[in-house]
Amino acid sequence: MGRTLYSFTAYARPLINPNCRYATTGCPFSKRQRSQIAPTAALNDEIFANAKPYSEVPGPKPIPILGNTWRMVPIIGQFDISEFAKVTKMFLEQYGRIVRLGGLIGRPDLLFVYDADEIERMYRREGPTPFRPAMPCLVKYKSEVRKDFFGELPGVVGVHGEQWRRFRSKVQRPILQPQTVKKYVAPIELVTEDFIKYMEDARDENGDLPHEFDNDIHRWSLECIGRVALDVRLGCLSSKLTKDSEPQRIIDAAKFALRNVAVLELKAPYWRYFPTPLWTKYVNNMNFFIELCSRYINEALERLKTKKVTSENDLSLLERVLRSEGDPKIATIMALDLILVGIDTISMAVCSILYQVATRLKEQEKMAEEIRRVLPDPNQPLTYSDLDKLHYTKAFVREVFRMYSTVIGNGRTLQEDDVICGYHIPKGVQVVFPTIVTGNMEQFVSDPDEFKPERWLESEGRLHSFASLPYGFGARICLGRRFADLEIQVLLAKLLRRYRLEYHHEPLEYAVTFMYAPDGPLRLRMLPR
Ligand code: HEM
Repeated sequence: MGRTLYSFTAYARPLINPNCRYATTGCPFSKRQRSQIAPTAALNDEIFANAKPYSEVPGPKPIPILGNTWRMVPIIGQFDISEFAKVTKMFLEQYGRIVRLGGLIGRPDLLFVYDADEIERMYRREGPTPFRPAMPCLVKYKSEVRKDFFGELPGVVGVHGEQWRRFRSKVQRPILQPQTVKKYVAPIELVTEDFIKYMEDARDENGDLPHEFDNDIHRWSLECIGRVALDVRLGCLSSKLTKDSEPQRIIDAAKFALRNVAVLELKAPYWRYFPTPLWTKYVNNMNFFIELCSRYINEALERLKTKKVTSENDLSLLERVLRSEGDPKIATIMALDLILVGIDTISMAVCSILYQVATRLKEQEKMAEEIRRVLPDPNQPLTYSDLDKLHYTKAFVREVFRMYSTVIGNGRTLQEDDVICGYHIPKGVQVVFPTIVTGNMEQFVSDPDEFKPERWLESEGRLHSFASLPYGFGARICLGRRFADLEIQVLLAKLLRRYRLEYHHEPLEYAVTFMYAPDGPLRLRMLPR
């Protein structure tokens, strides 16, 4: 559902920085972030005075009247959105490490930056309220259509400035604290066991999973997010759902958002001017999610009134927010935001990871061996410390994110003038950090075409920390990243402990449907070990 969260989402000088390796030995998810503390370069008048003008930034030239927008229009345009990964790479090859896509009707210029040092500098210099351009549909829904509900604290997704900062500061601590996440190992394990049971039952006699298995991954992620954000089991993994049952309606609503948000935002943006039928359906769909979250949060509030609490440790994430804020609206909007971006991202990431697992058998065996070592008894319940020991498995995931960045890029709207790659860039420009390209550039990563999980565990070779940042960076970094890591690790640990995954069909191409993932049926074979 969060597919548009990230908006859109060559070289004159050598970019290899011998000191730009921040990689870790051990968990590539946690330690690497910790090492990222460095002084920021201040921009002074001299730097501005010596900068080249914005008009000289290379890039595709807009045609009079049509601007550059036509290039993005499906069919007549030169750039197909599903080919976005190739287009961003082509920009780099054709124009160099900074590329301006200007003349886009009705929206600010996009500036693609393919220089990890510059990306690092920009992230580190961003102020207390970074602006990530995103989700125009959601912005309109929150700030106009349902302003009555969202009011002055509309959440974090599609919200900026002081409103964003105030809301984020209310929920950030409980969501990102490792001690909160630890409490969800057992609940996510239960959900995942049900999912694996569901997969076992869905296999045919050869062990092949159904063609639409990627839809089933969405059901699992819905079930996970329901457990985290709403304190309930939604029931989405049941195999006998009737058309009108609530879990089926939730699945349908998630699917609707998944398929139509991209259409609304890219192919049919007329809703900006009048309410089209698709827009009306989008609004009703969003209303359904608000109603769902409000109902479960009220139930949680009722339960909390009679719950015996001796320490904060007895409380779930939702209960902590309910207790500390005393306003169920905050908890409802938090849940809504987590649901809005916590289904699509993780589902597409898992599709990509499982496809790589099934097609890289050597690495799969290494993971299976590691998991067997940490979990000698397959029935033994998982602990946080077990997961912490799965170094190679985590490095595998990290390498999938580097090579096939699920979120194609991140971005920031400049809130003040800046000098980037030697050009004076005016405030208001939308800077795009195309992770999908920078994570695969020789300048920043040694042997980038080699799939090598070990690179995250060793200290040799180049690996620039800002070339591949799957969860973004800084004050606006992904709020659900610890849960995303947990869900992925639990799924791999449970699945590979007992099963071997294979893939026996034509290789799948990766394509961008906002997220970057294998395009086509994920026909995996699941065989007992
Ligand atoms: C593998 C899966 C995921 C990936 C790759 C991912 C990636 C990202 C990225 C790149 C951002 C932008 C960060 C920035 O601007 O610096 C983001 C933001 C966000 N993510 Fe995730 N994410 C994932 C899963 C999740 C999940 C499971 C949840 C919810 C439980 C979630 C909740 C959020 C929220 C609420 C934001 C907005 C934060 C803000 O603007 O303050 N994400 N994510």
